[in-house]
Amino acid sequence: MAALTRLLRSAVTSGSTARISLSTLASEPKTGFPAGLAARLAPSPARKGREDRNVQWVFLGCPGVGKGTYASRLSQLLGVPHIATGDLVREELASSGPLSLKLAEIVNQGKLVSDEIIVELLTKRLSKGEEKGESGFILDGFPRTVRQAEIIDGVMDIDLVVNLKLREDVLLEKCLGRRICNQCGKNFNLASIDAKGQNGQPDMYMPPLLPPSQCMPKLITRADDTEEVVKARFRIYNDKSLPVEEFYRRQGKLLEFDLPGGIPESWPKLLQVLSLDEHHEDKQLAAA
Ligand SMILES: Nc1ncnc2c1ncn2[C@@H]1O[C@H](COP(=O)(O)OP(=O)(O)O)[C@@H](O)[C@H]1O
Repeated sequence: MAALTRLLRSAVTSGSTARISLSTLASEPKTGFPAGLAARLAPSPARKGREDRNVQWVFLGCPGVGKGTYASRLSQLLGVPHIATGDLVREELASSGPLSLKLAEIVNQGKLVSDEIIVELLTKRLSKGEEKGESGFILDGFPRTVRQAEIIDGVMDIDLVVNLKLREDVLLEKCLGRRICNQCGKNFNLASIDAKGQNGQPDMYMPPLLPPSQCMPKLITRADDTEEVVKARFRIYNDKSLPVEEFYRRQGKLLEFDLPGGIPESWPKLLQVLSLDEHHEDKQLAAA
């Protein structure tokens, strides 16, 4: 992974057009790569054969679909890091300084952070992992633009892209029900979803994911989980991130997964479509 992080870093830092400045914080429509990004993207020596490394997967899906939940469960099962670019952005936000203030403005309006900033944050995270001997990853919330997909396509092999899908009315309820414990940092969901089936689809029931009693008084809501901002994020997803689905569909890497309900129903089905159900049973037996 060393060569990979070097290449990603050179992709974002070379050339004045790609250098990070406050003016490049927000994502702007771009045509093609800036010269600094494109020029360095030669095939990477980090493209190890699939058998020499752990899985390199991507999770796509609208805000609130559960990318974090399922990516994190799979990362534990497969022994690979779960890297969520939203978490990396929030860590940066929690630090003080002009960058964090500007980032807060972008994130709180539901807009995307610029590709340069996101690739830089991801590169830093991959370098840290590399120092600790990490191999493989499950990326959550990246890539979110075709340009981001093209950047990683130039330097690393993505084996599989899991596209999680849910009805938009359910997604909205889930986003509005999200809570984080400001002490332990875990995510919960207070929404109790009982949605009538549409277009021949069955009814959908999702129980809330309630916190333990000690977390209850410490729950906070993300500033970007208000109805207005969530709807803006859905529009941005449809505009910027749906084309990413198409990018991977054309490469034959996209696995579409319609969530049938809450975690108890969806998790075993997801393991089944990923052919991981036996792996899961083996781990449970080993743990018994
Ligand atoms: N790959 C990315 N590209 C641009 N901005 C990103 C990316 N990942 C995260 N962000 C920023 O962080 C915010 C939170 O991301 P995330 O936690 O993944 O939220 P969501 O619940 O919308 O999937 C996004 O709205 C966006 O501002």
